[in-house]
Amino acid sequence: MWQELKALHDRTQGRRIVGQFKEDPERAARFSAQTDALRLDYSKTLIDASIRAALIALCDRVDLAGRRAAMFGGALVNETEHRAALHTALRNLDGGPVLVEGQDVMPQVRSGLARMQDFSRALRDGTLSGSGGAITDVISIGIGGSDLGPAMATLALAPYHDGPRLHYVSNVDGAHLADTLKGLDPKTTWVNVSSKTFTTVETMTNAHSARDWMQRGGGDPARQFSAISCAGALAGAFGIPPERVFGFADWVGGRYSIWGPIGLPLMIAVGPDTFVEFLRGGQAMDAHFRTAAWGENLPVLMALTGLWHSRVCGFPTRAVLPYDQRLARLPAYLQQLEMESNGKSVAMDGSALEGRSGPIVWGEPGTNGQHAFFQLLHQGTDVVPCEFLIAARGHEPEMAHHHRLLMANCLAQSKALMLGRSLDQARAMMEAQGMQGAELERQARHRVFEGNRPSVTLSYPQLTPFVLGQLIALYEHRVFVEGVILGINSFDQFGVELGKEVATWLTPILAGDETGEGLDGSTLALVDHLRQHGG
Ligand SMILES: O=P(O)(O)OC[C@H]1O[C@](O)(CO)[C@@H](O)[C@@H]1O
Repeated sequence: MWQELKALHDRTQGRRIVGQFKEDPERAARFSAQTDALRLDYSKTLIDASIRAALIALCDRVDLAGRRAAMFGGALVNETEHRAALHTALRNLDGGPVLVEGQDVMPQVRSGLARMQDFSRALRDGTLSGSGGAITDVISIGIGGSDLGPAMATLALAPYHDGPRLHYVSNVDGAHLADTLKGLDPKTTWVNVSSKTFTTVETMTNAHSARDWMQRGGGDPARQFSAISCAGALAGAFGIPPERVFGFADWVGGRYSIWGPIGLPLMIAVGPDTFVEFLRGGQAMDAHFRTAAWGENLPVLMALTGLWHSRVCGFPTRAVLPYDQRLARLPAYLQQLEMESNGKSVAMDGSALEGRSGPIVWGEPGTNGQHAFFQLLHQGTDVVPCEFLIAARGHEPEMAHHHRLLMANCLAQSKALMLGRSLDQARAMMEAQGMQGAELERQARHRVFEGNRPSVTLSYPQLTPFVLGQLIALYEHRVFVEGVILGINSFDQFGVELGKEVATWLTPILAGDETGEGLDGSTLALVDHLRQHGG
């Protein structure tokens, strides 16, 4: 299936991205696509019309249309766990019924959303209060998919906050909770525990410690706690009554769960109406993904460009570079979405995956990254395809000049990565500075930029709730398309289990309750060292 693309790749040897713009003045338009809110430019890559056609042919080879219909239609596409993957139903605001094993799930989705709206209104208007009066702060405890989405989106939508202050605690490192609690009043703080299973050790440890803190400080955990979980009975056993437990079905995967109850902390921060705008953005992207031709379809084009770079060109990583400070947590969010979904070496049918799985995703907001790792992006020996994100305007009209600088830097980086600087140009620069001979040659070589480094750019008018919804749904569908083409089940995550099991049996050894008999030498020595220096 990849032979033709490998052959096309061989034919790109020696070709320059920048040269393609000279050959085809319409290239930027021909190699971009858009929705009503997002524009994707993938023209700064070596993808040409025949490569694109071969990539698009992959979609039909793997029956992407059939798989897409199966996912939206509630089929058990998560075959290893025998579950549907129906996060799209959570944003199906104006759509028809969605059947899972013959049952329409939409009434349940609608009543779940209505409960979230009622609850968040009550918390925001003071109907629900703490022992010390109206709630000023909400701590949401969760980890992975029960944290990254809402934490990322809460930061992204900061200009829309008009509710209590939101704080997220995820790490089992007591420092995370301790630093968050500093300065908070236990009598006016609400604690929400988000855990699909209600057994995740990090979340439960933090939840118990937060409850102790509240009790010690005169707060009332019996009225100031809520839970978001599929395991209502466990939340009840923790002491949270059913009217404050928000459940959801097992067809919502953790990393796809921001659209439903797991998004409740975001709804508390920005209000139910703004949250619905966010859902509408996701819904608009679903409609685009379902109807746009492959060559105009943003999630498909993002997936195909990604597969071209990772699977065909062999670039092992991809940098996500939001030139948008409020998307600072997007790379971390995408690390879970993409790497937990597609970081696998076994295909859906149990056979060994041929070739590379999904790439390593990393990144930081611009312009900060420029002053850190962009050196490697421009001159390192590994090529790292870059994904730039930029808004046409910020939320601070009085600082429009900041935004112009931000945009200039974003566009400058993708252009510089593509253009590079030749040895002759570097020599001329050194000569102009009065340098000569061997020293000129040596200095010039350090200033050469190979260029021809690919990037794509996503641009949008402004980071609004609707745009954010489109963006997140775009990435979800991109992961789905990549997974289908690679033959991976993007909806399970068995790779996280082994480490958890080992941690469970190391904990009593570190506490001194069990001996380390049978441990490997390295782990045993580390245990000894930590115990020797521990309290
Ligand atoms: O919501 P839970 O059950 O606490 O799980 C949290 C996270 O842990 C994981 O299972 C990975 O460790 C994720 O898939 C999930 O989002």
